[in-house]
Amino acid sequence: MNLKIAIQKSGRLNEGSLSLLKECGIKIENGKDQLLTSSSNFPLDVLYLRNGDIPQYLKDEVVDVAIIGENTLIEKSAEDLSYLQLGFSRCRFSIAVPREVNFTSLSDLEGKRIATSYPHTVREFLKREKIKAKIHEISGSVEISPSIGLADVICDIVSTGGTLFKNGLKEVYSIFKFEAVLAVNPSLSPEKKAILDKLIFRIESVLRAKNTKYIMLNVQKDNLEKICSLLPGMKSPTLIPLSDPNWYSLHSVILEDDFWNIIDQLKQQGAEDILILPIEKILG
Ligand SMILES: Nc1ncnc2c1ncn2[C@@H]1O[C@H](COP(=O)(O)OP(=O)(O)OP(=O)(O)O)[C@@H](O)[C@H]1O
Ligand SMILES: O=P(O)(O)OC[C@H]1O[C@H](OP(=O)(O)OP(=O)(O)O)[C@H](O)[C@@H]1O
Ligand SMILES: [Mg+2]
Repeated sequence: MNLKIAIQKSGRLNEGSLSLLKECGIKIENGKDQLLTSSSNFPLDVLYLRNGDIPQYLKDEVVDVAIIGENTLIEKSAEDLSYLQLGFSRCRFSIAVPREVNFTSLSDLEGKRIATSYPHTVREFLKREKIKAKIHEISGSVEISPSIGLADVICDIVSTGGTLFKNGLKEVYSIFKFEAVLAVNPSLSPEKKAILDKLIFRIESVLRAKNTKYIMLNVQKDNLEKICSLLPGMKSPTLIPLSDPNWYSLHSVILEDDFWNIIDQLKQQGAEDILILPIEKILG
């Protein structure tokens, strides 16, 4: 028996989804126009679908898991499904107005026409904020709607802000932050649950490694203690004596963000020849 995973057929999530599965060591033939394939080395069937259809397939148990944007789950009222954040396709769901418009607070939305591809999400937001506005649903190119007189305001996905800028708009309020997630159908058989656990173990190993670096540096005996306290590692740092009895090579792992915070302290405390290397997987 295979676990059925839905991924986007084409579009912004397709590449990230396929490369995550590849990094998990799962081989998939991605024949063009072949909408259902099986992995040759993992019990997984891959269904290539349109994003908007995936939440319903999850609810109907046609697929067991899916790689999808949180925004689509919320829009299709499927946010109750449990999910694991995957760390790619990060974006905001934001309100934007023409650059020359003075927008000071959410109450400025009162009575306005809002263009969006996410009408349910916007409606829920307006309800929560007790704002009355008219929602105009369009399926794409939302940023064009103010300039053609279709709407006063838009509500859409923003990442770099480039599309807003090119269309004379400015982001004035961010409602949500979203990213790609692995959404899971809650009623899996024990056999499928066992496959899912293996898949999640692999995904978590890949994600943990992405944010973590392997650090190697040389340090003199007298400075060892201070350097070790800066680099506690997974258990404790590895120490390898160099042929010069006064020197050691210290190896450890470190979160990339932490590294940039402590680099100056490492140098001050006498760390030399610092090497930072990528880690492919961290098996928990
Ligand atoms: N500019 C962006 N930056 C980062 N992530 C984005 C961006 N735009 C969209 N996304 C994320 O990628 C997902 C897929 O977007 P895409 O535009 O490829 O497909 P779609 O139009 O939502 O769906 P369909 O598969 O039905 O065509 C979105 O649901 C969102 O989670
Ligand atoms: O802030 P940016 O980096 O410019 O990205 C934002 C744009 O990306 C998405 O559209 P997409 O390109 O996916 O087009 P679509 O409307 O055809 O889905 C989104 O709907 C915005 O238009
Ligand atoms: Mg899009």
